[in-house]
Amino acid sequence: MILDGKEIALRLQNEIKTNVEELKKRLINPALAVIQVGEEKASESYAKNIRREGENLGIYVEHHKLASDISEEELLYNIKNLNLRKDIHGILIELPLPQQINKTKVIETISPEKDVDGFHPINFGKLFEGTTPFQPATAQAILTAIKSVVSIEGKHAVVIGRSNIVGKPTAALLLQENATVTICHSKTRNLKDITNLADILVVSVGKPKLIDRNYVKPGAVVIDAGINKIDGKLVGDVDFDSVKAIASYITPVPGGIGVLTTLMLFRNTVKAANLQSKII
Ligand SMILES: Nc1nc(=O)c2c([nH]1)NC[C@@H]1CN(c3ccc(C(=O)N[C@@H](CCC(=O)O)C(=O)O)cc3)C=[N+]21
Repeated sequence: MILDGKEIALRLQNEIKTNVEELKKRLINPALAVIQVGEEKASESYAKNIRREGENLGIYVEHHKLASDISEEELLYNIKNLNLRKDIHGILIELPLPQQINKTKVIETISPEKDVDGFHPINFGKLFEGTTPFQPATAQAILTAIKSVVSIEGKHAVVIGRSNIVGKPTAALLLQENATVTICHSKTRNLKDITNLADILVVSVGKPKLIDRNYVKPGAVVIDAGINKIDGKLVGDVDFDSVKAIASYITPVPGGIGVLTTLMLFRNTVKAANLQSKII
């Protein structure tokens, strides 16, 4: 069966809209700044969806689109400026960043209170501790999609991809939900043997059609978190038609994890606005 992100999205949109109304009654306008450097495809897609969804939810989105040859110094200056602004509650820096920029330094410059991606080392550490206020959006989206169809406790979850954006945080959340977690990556041997043990298979590597039915145990839940563009069309990492026949559930691209990711980002933004407006 197809695990439709748009259905879960409706519930989340209502929940967020209620929280936004409550904030606005207290004269707080929740606001997110998105910094995009260059025009990488997946980042472009995310920025587009963030702007559209921000309008729908009544959350202010300030899109800073910067040239790919920007200096590190200038980028850091922009971030520090956003850190100081009381009217901005969340800051998202689209990754990847160009060569000349030190990604670690950039992420460490974001104020942890505004780090709605949850990538600052303080929040990333707390993620593994189970205490972060900002769980990374894609990982939250993946967990929510899985929980909408199966229970996680005791299941074998295999995550393909070990990025800081998706693979690692997703593995952390699955572990927290008492799954047995295996993380696979480009150096993994006998990938197929491992993925065939998975009750839950999460794929996030950026390779179209990497996973076909030969990698999937019959009845498994397959989550495709890949965002690739082929001939101007958005596709995931899973060969959808091949896997659909054997999986119990599979998320489509587009219309799956991406849709939910954007909403989780706004949920974190609302949370940031609430935390920043607390007086005691
Ligand atoms: N700091 C950072 N955090 C991220 O989470 C992050 C990032 N950088 N860089 C780029 C990737 C990519 N990503 C997407 C999320 C949602 C959609 C999305 O909403 N996609 C829609 C379709 C949009 C369309 O049609 O263009 C869908 O899948 O249905 C796309 C891409 C988050 N990323």
